[in-house]
Parts: sequence; C-alpha cells; structure tokens
Amino acid sequence: MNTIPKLTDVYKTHPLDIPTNKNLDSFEQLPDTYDWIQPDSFPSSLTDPNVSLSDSVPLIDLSDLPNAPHLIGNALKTWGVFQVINHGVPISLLNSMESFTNALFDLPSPHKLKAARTPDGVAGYGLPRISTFFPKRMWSEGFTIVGSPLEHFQKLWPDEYSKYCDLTEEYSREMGSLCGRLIWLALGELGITQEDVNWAGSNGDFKTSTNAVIQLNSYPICPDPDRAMGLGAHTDSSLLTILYQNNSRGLQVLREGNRWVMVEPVNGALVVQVGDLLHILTNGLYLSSVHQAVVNQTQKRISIAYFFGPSEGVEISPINKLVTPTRPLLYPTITWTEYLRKKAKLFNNTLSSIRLCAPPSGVLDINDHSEVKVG
Ligand SMILES: O=C(O)CCC(=O)C(=O)O
Ligand SMILES: [Fe+2]
Repeated sequence: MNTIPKLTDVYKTHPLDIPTNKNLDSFEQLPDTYDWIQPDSFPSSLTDPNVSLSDSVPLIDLSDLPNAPHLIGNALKTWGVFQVINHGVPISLLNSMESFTNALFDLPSPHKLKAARTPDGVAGYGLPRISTFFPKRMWSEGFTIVGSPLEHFQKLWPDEYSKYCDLTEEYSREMGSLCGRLIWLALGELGITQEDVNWAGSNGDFKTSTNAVIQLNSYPICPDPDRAMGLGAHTDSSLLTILYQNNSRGLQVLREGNRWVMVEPVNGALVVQVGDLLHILTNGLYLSSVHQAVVNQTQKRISIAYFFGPSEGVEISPINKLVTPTRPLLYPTITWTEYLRKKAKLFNNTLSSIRLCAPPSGVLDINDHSEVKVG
C-alpha cells in the first residue's frame, strides 16, 4: 500500500470552509466585508507612497547568451523574481489559456459552483485558500487544477471538456519543461550540477520527480480598488512559480522587505518567482518572493499561475554544497506535502517556524517586520 501522503490530501487534516464570493460584478459600492484593513505585517499597496516607481523587476531575454544565466542568478538573489521573454512557450498557447480562463470565470455563478472545491480538497473553484488568514475578503475568485481536471471540466462543459483537458495538459507540459530549464540555469549559477540534486532524475529532467498545480485567478472590476485587495501578501510554496498575467497590471512584489513594486506587464512575458521550496533547497540564497495582487476599476484581470514542485515523497533539503561554515544549514528536510500542511496552519510564518538557526544577513525574513512601514 502506498503510504506517501498525497498533495491532494493536504487539507484533509485541516479542512477550511471558505464561502464563495457573491457575484462581485454586481456591486456598485465596495461592501464593508471587502474594505481591506491593511494587514499590519506588510506595507500597504497601490496608493501607498512606498510603492516604488523607480525600481523595476529584472526583464531577462532567455536567448541572450551567455548573459542570461548570470542575470537569472542575480535576479533570484536580490529580488526572488524576474520576467522572462523568448522563453519558448508559444504565444498562441498563452492566448488559448487566457481565453479558456476567461470562459471559465464568465460562466454563471451557479454553474461554476458545480465544480466547487470541497473544504478538505485542493482542486476546484473557490476563494483563495489564504483568505482565512486575512480579516477581510479578497476581490477575486480562483480555480485550482491538480492532476487531471477531467471530473470538474465534465461538470462545467459536458460537451467540450476534452478540448480544455488537452489544453491544460499541453500548458502543463510546456511550463514543466520551462521550469526544469530555468531551475538548472538558476542552480548552475550557484555551482550546482545534476550530481548535487539526486532527486532530479537520471537525466536531470525532473519528469518523474515533480508535480504541478495550476491556479487560475480572476479579479473582477472593483468599484473602489484603493480599499480592496485581490490577493493578500504571501509567498508561494512551490520550487518555482511561472505566472502569466498578459497585459494586465496587478501583481506587486515586495522589494527588500519594505516597499511594493508593480510587475509592469510586458507583452508575451512570463513572471518567474522563487517559491519557499527553492529558497529551502538553496539554503536561503534565492529569496522566496513575497507578492500580492491588487485590483482596478477599469479592466477585469485574470492571471494563470503554474506552481512547480517536487513529487509526493521527494524530500527537499538544502543542497550540501550550499551549506558552509559561514552559511550554516538553515532548514530541515521536508516534502512538499509536509510543507503545505504546515503552511495551511502557519501561513507566512511557516519558513521561520522550521528554520534551524538565525539567517545570515541578506536572507529575506518575511516575518521580520522591523524595517516595514505600515501604511
Ligand atoms: O494574480 C497574480 O498576479 C498573482 C497570483 C498569485 O500570486 C498566486 O496565484 O499565487
Ligand atoms: Fe502567489
């Protein structure tokens, strides 16, 4: 019998019953329940003077050789995020995924609820799981795909489900191979080779040792965007996340723990973010990106996040070569499932809760708010 806990079982021990939003498009005024009280742990957002106008997230051309790997390494050490162009994922595929995502969220509410996520499940339609950690509701809805979406898609599109299954499968394949490529470029910059990562598979392609989750997000037009929040500040639990936001602004990343920077949309670009597990794998050298999504009054926004992580049962620990006398072992060995279980309870305190010793300076500690100015 297989006793390895499954990713889809993460919430079995910690069910969260999050009621879905009313149809957000119908509100002419922001209801009080969505009037966002700035969480005291991070600086506030759009209208905050701390939103930086001068800093911008690195934009890297993957075909720019031999410079790209070095630029990636630098971006991940200092920002934990970059945008990439010439990434090799066909623009037509990105366009199709965007149309599909719009089609999904444009379905009438009762129809979407046929594929609602259960309180102890991971996949399906619903509010962001992180909603429970914030005092007010978020101006967004989401749909999570783990493994095959067949059952849910059959409920949503009884006649057309197979074309959407094929589309998400192709998207997953393309994103998976891009993630593998990016991870090796990023690790190569730290002097890490395939021999140092024994779980990557015999030819290092991660094919049998990784898992993925696709998160579709929708942010309807908001009557009072300065008081609302699309998705509260968080880090992703993945190794790497690739986000497609097309031409719509909304994603902000926390820079040096004290100011938000808007990730300005670039045509055809993908946003690459370090997740908590890559931060652990690199013994804290690559920063887990703290980010949030804000909303706007003029244009509905969608985003598509692809979370790339290790398969169930793969144990992640800091790579030996990255543990030195000046950089002691920061994190214990942990699987993605174990990590997600902790995160379901501890949210943004998870990394610091498992940390084995104080981080050397330069490691972003999302719980160290001493420098953070609260709006
Ligand atoms: O919509 C965005 O820009 C961010 C989405 C995100 O951070 C997530 O799905 O984890
Ligand atoms: Fe995220």
